[in-house]
Amino acid sequence: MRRFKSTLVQRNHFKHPEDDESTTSSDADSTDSGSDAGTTFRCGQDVDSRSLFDVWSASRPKQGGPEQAKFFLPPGSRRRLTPKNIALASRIVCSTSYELLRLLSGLNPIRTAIMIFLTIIRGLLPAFRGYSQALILDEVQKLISSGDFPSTRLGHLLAREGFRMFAESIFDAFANDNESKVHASVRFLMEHRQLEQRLRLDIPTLADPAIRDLLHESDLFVRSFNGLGFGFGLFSPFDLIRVLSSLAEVASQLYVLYSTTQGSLPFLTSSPSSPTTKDEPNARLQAPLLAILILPTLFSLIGSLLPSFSLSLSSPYALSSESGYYSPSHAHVSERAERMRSLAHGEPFRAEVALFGLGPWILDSWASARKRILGLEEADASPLSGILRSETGVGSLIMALRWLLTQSNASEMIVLLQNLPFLLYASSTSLGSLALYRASLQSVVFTMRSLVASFERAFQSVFFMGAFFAAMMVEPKLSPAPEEKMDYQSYEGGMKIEARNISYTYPGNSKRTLNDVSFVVEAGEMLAIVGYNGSGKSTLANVLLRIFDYDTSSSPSDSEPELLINGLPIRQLDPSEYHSHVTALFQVFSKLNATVRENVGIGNVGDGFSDKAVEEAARRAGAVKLVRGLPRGLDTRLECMGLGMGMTSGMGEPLERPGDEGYENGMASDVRQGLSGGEWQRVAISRALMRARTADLLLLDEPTSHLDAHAQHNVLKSIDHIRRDPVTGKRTKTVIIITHQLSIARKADKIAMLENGSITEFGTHDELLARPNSRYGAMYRATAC
Ligand SMILES: Nc1ncnc2c1ncn2[C@@H]1O[C@H](COP(=O)(O)OP(=O)(O)OP(=O)(O)O)[C@@H](O)[C@H]1O
Repeated sequence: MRRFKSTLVQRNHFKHPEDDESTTSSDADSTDSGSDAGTTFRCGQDVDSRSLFDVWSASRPKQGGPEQAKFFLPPGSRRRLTPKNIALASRIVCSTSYELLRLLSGLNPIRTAIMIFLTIIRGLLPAFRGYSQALILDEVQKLISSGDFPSTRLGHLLAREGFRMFAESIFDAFANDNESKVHASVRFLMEHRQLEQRLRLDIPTLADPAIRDLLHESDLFVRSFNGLGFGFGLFSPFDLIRVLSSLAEVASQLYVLYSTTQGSLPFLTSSPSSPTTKDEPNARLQAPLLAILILPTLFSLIGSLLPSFSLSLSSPYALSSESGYYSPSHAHVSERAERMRSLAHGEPFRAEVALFGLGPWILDSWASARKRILGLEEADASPLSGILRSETGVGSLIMALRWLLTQSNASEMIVLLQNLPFLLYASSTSLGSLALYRASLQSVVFTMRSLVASFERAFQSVFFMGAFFAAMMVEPKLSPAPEEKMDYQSYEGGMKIEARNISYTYPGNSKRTLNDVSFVVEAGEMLAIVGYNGSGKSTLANVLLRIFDYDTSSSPSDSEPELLINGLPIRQLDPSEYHSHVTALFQVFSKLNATVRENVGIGNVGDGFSDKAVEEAARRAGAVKLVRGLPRGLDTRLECMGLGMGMTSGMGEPLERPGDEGYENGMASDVRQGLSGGEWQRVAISRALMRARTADLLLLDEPTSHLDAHAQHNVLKSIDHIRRDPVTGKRTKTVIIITHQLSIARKADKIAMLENGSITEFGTHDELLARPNSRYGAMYRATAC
């Protein structure tokens, strides 16, 4: 499989085929006949993520409401069993099955092969079990009628049955152990792949709604491997292997059924007491009688197909009654329930939940969404009301029909009919034959019904599998194509930044947040970016840090936008290489519910969280006294909310570090400490300064907003110290500082005044003050008063 070329990704965001105006409904329909929206591929051919993505997208066309209110089938939605979707599913299977096999067998091919073999054997065992028990029953029947006790043959049969049970339990133990090992390793591999890809993808890629939906369905595929998948309606390729066992079971039981009626099974062919000689039954009866065997399965197959029709006949907003898969509105409602749940659980929201009295609102919103999902919303209404309502009447009737069909197997008449082949054809009426016949019959019926259900689940999961493989091939939008990539070039004295006509529009917004921004910062200079709230300062910082990509489309000035770092276009630099030469403090920084060492050390994990590196960073940020005052120094666990749990970063377990003193006997220490806003800011500055030695650019967004005057002075002194060579005193780093404190800005070499996303004034403090009607001057005088 080929990965999506990043050039393509940069210029063409992932688009749903229907987003493209050139894609008409007939294009979408053409997927039925083999040519996919935009791309064609054949089974077994090397496939790229674009075509796989297009096939996956085509399975979730827009629907619901009038044209403008239409929405894409939400992620996790149930795909209808239509000819178009069947064609799409078969394409996904064709293009991904080889990769899937490689993935599943990759970790331990021998164990996987053994697992497949044992699964098939497992399907054959019930037939042997039934046969062995039937022999015992026959022998008992013979003994009762003859009174010929004791029987050595019965002793042999019982001993054989005991041995069979023993062997089967050993077989089961071995097969289960092997299977759980294969499961665990594949689960690990899938989760690892998923996590690896998540971490590779950058913010612009993750902000793409199509990619978000793709990752959501990919996540469902990965979750199907967790062993609980089946219960949630998810079907993993492992469940598909179990289908092999079911097929083997059906085949072996059908053979037993046939042999029982033909009397061809050894030792069961004749009844010892009263063998009955049957006339040769009418040959024309054979076919209909055998059809009776599969009648319930046919009914159940038809029944299981009905909900998809009922959904299309009733309201498009109706929730699916099927477990696990969402109808379109189901997914929306489920998202609302999930949002309310995280509001209730999330510690960061706790203060506002309490202050604004949000408890009842959260609970009511969650309850109404959850009731819809669970189908409890009309619990108070009469059971007939749904059927009588005109818009859902047809759907309800079809649901009733479905129930009748799927329950047909329990019908006594069908059970009686199923006995006819035995009564008409069997050459023996022995108890063992009858018991074997009944057991095999039931096994065939139930296994075939479960195969039908498996087919439906497998059909849905094929789309999740397509999403997984398409998601694994998505390239981060910010990564340059290999042929365009350039190596970062160091400049003496820091980093030179040249921005020409840079604009930025947030995804989904029509208005630009940055407009035609142009400026130059020479290596070693300090630039202060100032401006009113919402003027775009933090957005500009994210563009300069290559967290966001500037707009490619022509800027308002119609000049080609360009952002050069040390003379090289930023788009041609590998983001991770570029990031290794910069360090930053974000305006909203992460507060980890972890030790001080971890909170600071993540600024440069390469330093291994060592005392020396962390203490040095804390010293530069003026946080040494703070750390020394904590109960366990660097190993004090910090508390974000003062509630003893939760963390604002969304990170789970604390970082592990061998010999971490914050842990006792593998358990997190109970000594926890809350910090004030200013103290947290010093921790965050320490984190940013962990990389200060190697970085060419220091970008600090509001670094002193929470600091007292003394701390502000120290931090600024420290920054000035860091940016100079300790021996020569020459500048070695460029500094960009975003601040509302103009007393700080005036110390910078250059000041950029940002208003409504545009730089309106640029120069030194004195130059700007000297300008007539200077906006910066007005702001400075206002704050100085
Ligand atoms: N995630 C986002 N999605 C869409 N629009 C956004 C997003 N973040 C910011 N904006 C828009 O960009 C504008 C500029 O935001 P930005 O954070 O860059 O301002 P700022 O100058 O740093 O403000 P402040 O001084 O308050 O920190 C905002 O007014 C908002 O309209």
